[in-house]
Amino acid sequence: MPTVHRDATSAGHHAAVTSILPPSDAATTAVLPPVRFAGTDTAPPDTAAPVTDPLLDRAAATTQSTLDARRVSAWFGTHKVLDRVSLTMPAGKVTALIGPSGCGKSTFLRTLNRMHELVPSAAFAGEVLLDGVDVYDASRRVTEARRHIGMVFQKPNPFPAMSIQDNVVAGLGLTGLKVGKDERAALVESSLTKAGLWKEVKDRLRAPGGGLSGGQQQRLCIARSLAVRPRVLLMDEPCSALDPTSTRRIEETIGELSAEVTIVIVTHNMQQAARVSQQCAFFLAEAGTPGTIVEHGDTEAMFTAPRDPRTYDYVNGRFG
Ligand SMILES: Nc1ncnc2c1ncn2[C@@H]1O[C@H](COP(=O)(O)OP(=O)(O)OP(=O)(O)O)[C@@H](O)[C@H]1O
Repeated sequence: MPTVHRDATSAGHHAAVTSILPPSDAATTAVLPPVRFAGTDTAPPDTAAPVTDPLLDRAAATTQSTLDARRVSAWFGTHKVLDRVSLTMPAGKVTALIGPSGCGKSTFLRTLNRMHELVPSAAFAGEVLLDGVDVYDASRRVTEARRHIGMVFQKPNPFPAMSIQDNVVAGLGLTGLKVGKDERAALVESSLTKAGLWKEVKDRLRAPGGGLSGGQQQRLCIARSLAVRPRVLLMDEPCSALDPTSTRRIEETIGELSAEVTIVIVTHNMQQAARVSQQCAFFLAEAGTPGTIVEHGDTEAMFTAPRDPRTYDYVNGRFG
């Protein structure tokens, strides 16, 4: 059963104390006994009647959101892979997460919208604030987090037999959003336009999504994420399975989207990080220790004048 661990400052939000602390935790962080992931037992079931969602109110009032990770630790079983990582991902900016393989970038990304807890052995400690609201708060539903904080994966994953237009709106049902027929057509068009795919597919919206090229499929997945109107878009190496032309197209799309959606992208490609991001965070897990952020800040400064010699070595391709 996945567990959430809380430090003393945040434990007050949570109720049930149920399971066992990973052994490594006691030595490395000051924590209270753990509670389960809020979505599994203390939050209202996702099928229940709608509850007030403060994030929705904020969504109406603003077009940009700030995501604030505070002292995030993560485990798989007893293996601690992140240790008290804090990072503010500001509204309207693209934040790139860089670092060698295995340092915890993807895990960190997946803690931000509670995807981490899908792994049965996973555990978590810390807070993730979306415009000041903790997505792990016991009163919040897990689907809220995933609706407001969308995700695009390494490998494009459209439903191959489903039409392009149905792929775009496939997330609506899962998040409980309902739209009428006219609104649905407008949403398909606007989402595909934002994802930079509309012109290429507008005459074949009923064709299967699986018939598109890899790069088009990835933009279809971006359109699917955008259709639920997320505040933040997480992208886990979204171009690693794509050719250079498709990669450039996705990078252009990221640039266009960043005006309205806060973007966090994991990338191994330093040129890509330099091209698409305004802020960068360098993760490292040295000698079997859990991943931490060595340095973060303005992307240009990180690449031209890093403060830490390890950052210098990494961005200059000397390791990783
Ligand atoms: N589902 C899982 N079960 C157990 N351990 C996992 C799981 N996913 C990741 N890990 C471990 O967590 C650590 C961090 O992995 P993670 O994928 O977050 O790193 P990363 O920096 O994103 O790596 P990469 O750049 O290679 O994708 C690694 O030691 C990895 O083996």
